[in-house]
Amino acid sequence: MIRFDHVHKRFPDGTVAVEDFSLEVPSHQVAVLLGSSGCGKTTLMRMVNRMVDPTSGSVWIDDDNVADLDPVALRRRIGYVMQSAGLLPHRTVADNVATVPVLEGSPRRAARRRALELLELVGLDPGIADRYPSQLSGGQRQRVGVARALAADPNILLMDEPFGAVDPVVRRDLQRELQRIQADLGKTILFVTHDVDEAFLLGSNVLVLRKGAEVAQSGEPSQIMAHPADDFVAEFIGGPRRRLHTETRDGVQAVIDAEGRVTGFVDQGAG
Ligand SMILES: Nc1ncnc2c1ncn2[C@@H]1O[C@H](COP(=O)(O)OP(=O)(O)OP(=O)(O)O)[C@@H](O)[C@H]1O
Repeated sequence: MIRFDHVHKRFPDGTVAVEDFSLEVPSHQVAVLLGSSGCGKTTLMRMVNRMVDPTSGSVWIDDDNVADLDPVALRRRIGYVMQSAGLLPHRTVADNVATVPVLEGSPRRAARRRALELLELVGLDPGIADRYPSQLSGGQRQRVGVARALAADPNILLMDEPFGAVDPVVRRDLQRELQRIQADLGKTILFVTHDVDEAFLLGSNVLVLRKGAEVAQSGEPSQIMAHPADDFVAEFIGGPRRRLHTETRDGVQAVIDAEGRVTGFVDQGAG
């Protein structure tokens, strides 16, 4: 469980990135922070692993206030996937994936074996293990980024626009892969995106944010689509333009666009 309790963040230059934000992400669920650039999504996410400390308020992981935890140890137990994948360029794929387990004292041979398993889990051919990041496609790099985030078997995954830099087709593949992995592993995931379809596809709980991380609306995707709280939300999710709605198809709730195409499925929650 991740809990934000009335967090506020003012940076030293006076910028207030987060006014007053509270949220509980239950274990094994995916919460998505959805909002346009600069609304404070990344700042919120970084409070969880103490890359940013709130000016006031607190962030909790289960019964621990993260302010009481050592930041380095905390970061090792939380998976973090960034938009750029953030791989070390002079290390092979396998070494990138195995970084944290090796730092944690795992013998190299075991760490490599685990890295190969993780490459398979994220849909990569383990044959690329000895390549360098520059020898991969953007989509492959993002998959390696996900594998690396999973390497220490964290309960929590922070994903900051992880699929933002790849083309739409690869992005769909990566989203599906994440859904499959999540169905298997049931991590507690905080996911940041400005892509409405991605948010509705992946989130059990979606928070539409305005500037200052003010929550314009939160809830299940189907609720937000069916009943946008106000004009801001309606415009942001493009409801009127795309006329997104939900329908039950083959027993699952699907997101349908104006042309009747299925653009995604409403996550039923991993339980
Ligand atoms: N270190 C910092 N010092 C000063 N202001 C900052 C700092 N980091 C972020 N900000 C400001 O805080 C606000 C929120 O930034 P944040 O990166 O959290 O937004 P975001 O919603 O993640 O945006 P994006 O999608 O563009 O990454 C912005 O106005 C940003 O300029």
